[in-house]
Amino acid sequence: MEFPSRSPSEMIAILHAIADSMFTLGIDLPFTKYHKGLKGHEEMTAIVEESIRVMEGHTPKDGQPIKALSRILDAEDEDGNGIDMDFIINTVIVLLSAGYDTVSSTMDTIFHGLALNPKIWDNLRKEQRRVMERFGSDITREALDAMVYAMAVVNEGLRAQPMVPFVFKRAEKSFELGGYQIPVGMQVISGYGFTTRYLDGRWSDRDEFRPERFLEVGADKMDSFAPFGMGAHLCLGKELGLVQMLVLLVVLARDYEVRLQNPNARVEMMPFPHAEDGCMAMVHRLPSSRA
Ligand code: HEM
Repeated sequence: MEFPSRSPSEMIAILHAIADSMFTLGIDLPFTKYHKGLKGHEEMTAIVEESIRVMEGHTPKDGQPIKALSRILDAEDEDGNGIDMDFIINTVIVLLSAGYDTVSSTMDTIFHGLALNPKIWDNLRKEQRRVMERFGSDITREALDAMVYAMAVVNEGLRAQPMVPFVFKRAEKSFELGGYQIPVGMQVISGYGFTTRYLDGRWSDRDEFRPERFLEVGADKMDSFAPFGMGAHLCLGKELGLVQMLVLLVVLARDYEVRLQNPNARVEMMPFPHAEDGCMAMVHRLPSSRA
């Protein structure tokens, strides 16, 4: 199968243009982020459309894994109607956008926190040695479940800089909340990011990157910790995102160390974590792990 050829950096540039346009005023002029976001969306639509055409002409051989996209293309309701092509294209773009910047920016927060706190990296490496002694070097489900400290590091990254500060909803029925009447149809903002980062008094050291807080009783079970939202629209990619972050973190922890490239570079965390010199942290392969 020949998919449209775009390098990873070209794809990332398009996804960034789309993400950067999300919190803008919607003014469509050639120099605005909004305009660049629209162009990015057009370009992504063309790439996805072309990929779908390639997949439609492809008959999977016996035993080949069925791709998620083929399933969507073949899906029919009880009357034999397929899914509208515009809907499929937009769904693919939403999944790419929702899944890319959230995960990569949370990893930026994590690596920056680790570069500032070498002790945490040491603890991660020690845990990996214990896990490998028990399960070998393959990253299986059982091995992942045993990586309690690494999971606490991922949770701390999600807490320290929540990637989705808030989402807009509309009340489907009237209700009362904390003494306020919310009428049907009113726009409601769910501030998951704020509750995750700020709202719990037990997290008084909230500006510190301290994974240990998640090893203390039930910290990740608190309602205020909701980096993936909650309820009917809980993040669809929650499990995928968690596994991606955990696997990347522990693979690097086994053979690499993490350092700040320029300890004096200013780091801004809003709207996405970014360093003045463009580098949140550097990972270096440890001499002992080189073949
Ligand atoms: C660090 C990683 C991620 C974070 C922090 C995150 C966070 C969120 C949040 C807060 C919401 C809104 C939930 C709500 O409206 O109540 C959401 C929705 C969503 N996310 Fe994620 N997400 C992440 C990764 C992903 C990935 C990897 C994918 C897919 C590949 C994904 C796909 C979606 C989709 C499709 C929705 C809309 C769900 C719906 O409206 O029913 N997300 N995410």
